[in-house]
Amino acid sequence: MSTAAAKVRTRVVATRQAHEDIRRLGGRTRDEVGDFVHRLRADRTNRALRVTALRAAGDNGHLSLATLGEQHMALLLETEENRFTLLAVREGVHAHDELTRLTVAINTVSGAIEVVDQSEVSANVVALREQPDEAEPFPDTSGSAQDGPAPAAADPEATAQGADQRTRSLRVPLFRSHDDATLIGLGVVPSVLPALRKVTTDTQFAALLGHNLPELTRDVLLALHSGTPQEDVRRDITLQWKADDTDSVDPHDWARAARRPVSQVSTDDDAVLGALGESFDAWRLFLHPEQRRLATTDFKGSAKVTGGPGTGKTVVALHRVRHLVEQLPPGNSRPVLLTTYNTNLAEDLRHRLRQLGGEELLRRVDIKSVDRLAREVVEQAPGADLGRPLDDEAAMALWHTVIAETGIYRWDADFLDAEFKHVILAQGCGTRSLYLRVSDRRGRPRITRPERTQVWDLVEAYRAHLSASHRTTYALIADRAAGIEWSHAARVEEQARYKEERGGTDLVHREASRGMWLRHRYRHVVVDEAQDLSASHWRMLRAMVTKGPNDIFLVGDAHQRIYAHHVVLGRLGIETRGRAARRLTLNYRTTRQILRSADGLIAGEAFDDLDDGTDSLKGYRSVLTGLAPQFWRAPDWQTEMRAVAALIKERHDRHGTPYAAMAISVPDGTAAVQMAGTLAREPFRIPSVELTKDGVKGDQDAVRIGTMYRFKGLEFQRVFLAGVSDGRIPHQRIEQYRLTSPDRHRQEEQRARSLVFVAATRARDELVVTWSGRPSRFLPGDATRTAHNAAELLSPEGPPSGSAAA
Ligand SMILES: Nc1ncnc2c1ncn2[C@@H]1O[C@H](COP(=O)(O)OP(=O)(O)OP(=O)(O)O)[C@@H](O)[C@H]1O
Repeated sequence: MSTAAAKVRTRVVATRQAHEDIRRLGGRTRDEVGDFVHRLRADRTNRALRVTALRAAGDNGHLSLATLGEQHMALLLETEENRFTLLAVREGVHAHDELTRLTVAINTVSGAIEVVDQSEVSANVVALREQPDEAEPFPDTSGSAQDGPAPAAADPEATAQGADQRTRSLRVPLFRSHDDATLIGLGVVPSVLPALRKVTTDTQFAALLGHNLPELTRDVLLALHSGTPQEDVRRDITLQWKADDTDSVDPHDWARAARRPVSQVSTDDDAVLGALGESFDAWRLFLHPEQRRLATTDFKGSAKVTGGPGTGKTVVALHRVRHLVEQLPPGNSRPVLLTTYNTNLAEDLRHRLRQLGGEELLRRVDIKSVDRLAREVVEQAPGADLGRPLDDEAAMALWHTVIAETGIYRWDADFLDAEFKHVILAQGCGTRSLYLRVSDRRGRPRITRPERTQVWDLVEAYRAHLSASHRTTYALIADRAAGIEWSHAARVEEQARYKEERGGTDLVHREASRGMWLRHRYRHVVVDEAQDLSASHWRMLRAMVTKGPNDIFLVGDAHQRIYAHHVVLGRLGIETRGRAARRLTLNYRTTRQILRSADGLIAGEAFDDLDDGTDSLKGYRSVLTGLAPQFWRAPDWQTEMRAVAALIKERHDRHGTPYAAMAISVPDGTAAVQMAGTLAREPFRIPSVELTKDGVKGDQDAVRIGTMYRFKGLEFQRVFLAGVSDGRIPHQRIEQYRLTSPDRHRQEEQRARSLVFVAATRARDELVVTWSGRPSRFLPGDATRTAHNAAELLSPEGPPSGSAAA
């Protein structure tokens, strides 16, 4: 450091738009920006940095241009105390001109610093002015879900009508009913308005959104375009973005704007370098204001975050963990538990938490699946004699044995297993008489008292088999763990009372005599995929943490429930009322087109909010746009599998998609083996790996294949849902209940729909749905009409036009 100025710590942060620039430019951009940021922080007076002043910004800021390496330039804002904000990055010979003409302003709603290239945006929109909409990227919600490849044979009359409508729409600005003041008041950046006023077609609107616009502008415009009333947009979007630190944003105070979380994103500028250095995931730095609030708010007790797929619930949970750890006194223990449904997801959480806060953060957090946690609790208990747990298949086989031995054929294994888990264990029915009296059968079909007597006999036989063979099940382990933790919690509370009464005398002695520390296991518990935890899991978690501020923070989505555990958290001692129960609605993963098809899968079903209330996907939206899902029909399963292989090979060879970024869901284990075989054979020779409960072994570049259950919580660039045929999805066995047990039929149907919904919403860029024979009745009505013929894919001429990936 050569001067006094250089001794003041230089802070460099980047806006979301600058990050998006870097992501879009790809290649060497990241390295050049990273190198520049590094050198700027080390010594801002270094002349080799090639920073030139551009103009003043408001009362207390300066804009400069910086040359980065050989090919890039950046626009920088400098404010007091040596703080630099990276606003935009451009590449190539026009970089200087492009950056100089950017409009830079403080958004008067959010207080964020935003940039727009007015002339580029206008030029692109005007260029499309006289062209009619061909792709219809924003069909109305009642229309076809298909806006990708056109169906093979179009109806000439319909086409003529469509063209006519489109020609008419050319002359009418899409946003004519919203005046400038209203749009600005809702948060739209003013500099985009001249271009917006020229938008008369959906294609132009899509082109406008193709620019790296500020997130708030994009969100407001999409909502208005889809017909959301202004008041709803104001309430659901604008208010969420309102600057926290003031009632009215001063558009000249650039120093303050640069300090706001919405502008500078992370409070730690190392994070900027970290993000540039490693994988480039925006979620580590940029939280939506609502996500940020949830991650950092102090709650009086527990808090619950619900929201559709891809709304960043896991991201919030991870940031929450970091926030909780930051509040801890120094130490070496792990007082924060981060838990989820299975090992695979727990590993994913560990990986993402490491990305967020490195090993230092991981050191204070216990990360494991609920079943592993339950097992450890039981194993550590004095006199534990656990028995080896049966896997799900073996547990089911045991029910078959019990049915055959008792000769009671009235109930099938699925029913008995569910009754045992979701009623008997969930309600803590230790005796026949308790079971006979249970009134809360949420999510379960009704059965009479004599029928329950019969079920109880079967359950007793099942348990007898388990103990005779010294085996157990995961559900029983969780139940036992909950019991152990409850008695432990009772002792902790008893001690606390004693301490209060006696003022602490004799306490050390009492603790020592019990041979254990009398305190709760954790200070904070954070739960992901909450919708699939059982009542026993919740009882265990409730007892593991001291009741009080920020004790349990859970995120989940009943629309994605696939294990049929319907719990009412309030009745399990986890109260999340008022502001402690929040919903996220903005999807960051899936394009609008895919989302719309996926939503159709569960439309009309009723869902709970993990409590006594109901939940819906109201307001659920995505700011990403792309191709509509593709549908492929095949005459038989063999052709279907080969068609999937051909599509995957094409995506890999022509579009450069790594195999590991693609996943195929299949209806069952047998289909998984068959699919892997087809992929491996000539002419495809595609590597694949099975998605198991524990994830995939190794990190080889191989296509992931698994049943829909295995897709939970994950995401892939391209998802192929194979075998979506009548009788396979939903499985035809549920038809037997249609007349005999309508309740059960409805529940099985809902679960099957949720399963497809989960699998479909794992797709980031592309969703391909295939079937053989008749399509599943879950698919939209027009799937058959718009489907491509899979057999054509395998013809020597190659795939028909329109099958190409994005
Ligand atoms: N604020 C954000 N900015 C950018 N990307 C985000 C943001 N929040 C979430 N994402 C991205 O959105 C995707 C979905 O996030 P996440 O997995 O947290 O969602 P989720 O609600 O837990 O999803 P699901 O319920 O479907 O498992 C991820 O790719 C994540 O990186």
